[in-house]
Amino acid sequence: MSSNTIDFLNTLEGVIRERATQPANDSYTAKLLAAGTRRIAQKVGEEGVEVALAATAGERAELLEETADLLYHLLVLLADSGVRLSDAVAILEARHGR
Ligand SMILES: N=c1c2ncn([C@@H]3O[C@H](COP(=O)(O)OP(=O)(O)OP(=O)(O)O)[C@@H](O)[C@H]3O)c2ncn1[C@@H]1O[C@H](COP(=O)(O)O)[C@@H](O)[C@H]1O
Repeated sequence: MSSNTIDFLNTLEGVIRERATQPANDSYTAKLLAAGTRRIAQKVGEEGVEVALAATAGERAELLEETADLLYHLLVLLADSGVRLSDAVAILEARHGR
């Protein structure tokens, strides 16, 4: 993963966390956060299934779109749960170093 990729995920995480504290009326993210953990978790599950289906069907463009949706919704779920992406990445780093 390039540092640009990590930087952008950090930026997106920051925007999502902002929507939790300063909700804007026209914001999908703010509406989803307001809907609560069950709804957000459901979206993550749906997007995960869509990623799996697109990969199985060999639909590359669809796989990329669904992966983007999954990453976004996962970041919303982490923000809702008060968990930082960097903490999950730290687990991957520790595994990598084993
Ligand atoms: N990256 C995203 C992003 N990816 C996907 N989505 C939304 O996620 C939804 C995808 O879910 P579905 O395909 O199931 O479509 P849907 O039927 O509209 O969704 P539901 O009604 O079922 O929740 C769409 O409405 C997309 O607009 C996103 N919404 C926001 N962002 C980013 O989040 C940040 C905050 O944006 P606001 O949400 O506008 O505040 C910005 O950086 C945005 O670019």
